Amino acid sequence: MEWNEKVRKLGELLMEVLCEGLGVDKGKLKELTFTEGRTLVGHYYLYCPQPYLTMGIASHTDAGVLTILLQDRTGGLQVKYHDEWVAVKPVPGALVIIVGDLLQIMSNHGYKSVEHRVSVGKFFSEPRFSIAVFFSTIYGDNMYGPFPELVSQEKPALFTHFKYTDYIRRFLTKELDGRSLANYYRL
Ligand SMILES: O=C(O)CCC(=O)C(=O)O
Ligand SMILES: [Fe+2]
Repeated sequence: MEWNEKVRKLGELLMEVLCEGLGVDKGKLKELTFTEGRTLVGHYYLYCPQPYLTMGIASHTDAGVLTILLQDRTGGLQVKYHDEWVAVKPVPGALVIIVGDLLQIMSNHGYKSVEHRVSVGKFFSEPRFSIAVFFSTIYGDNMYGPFPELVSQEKPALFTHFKYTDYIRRFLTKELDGRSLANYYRL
């Protein structure tokens, strides 16, 4: 419960900063309920005695606005940067913040979701544990798309609007193929 409240507060602060970075009202993401639509997922990656046969989590981008991730000291999380996989080394007491596809879309590509994966097998001889909190909306029937403030003649909308439930259904039924969900909604 305490973790839930602390993560909510951190999520709210991050959203304010991200809104300021975009030049939109700092309460905008909160107003759209993105601090309330939280899902907590615990991952437990078993140690595999044949490491070359295991992965962890295949390459993907997260669908929501952002993800706050706590990883243990095992490591294995990697992000794609300029077509190369870069290790996100565990730092004691640090959290990993991941920008999701929905933020990429609403920011009209102001922020870009990050491709990431977990590669445990090759490196480690013990299980790995992580806790992710995904931030998304609680209003599935609402329409989402680029913020109108970020669309102009000079910077046209790069994505269409869509109903959130359709969007998330697409995410849950597609393979983890590394492709951002934002690609489906490009104009
Ligand atoms: O276990 C991790 O470090 C990452 C998990 C993840 O990427 C996810 O749940 O979307
Ligand atoms: Fe993820």
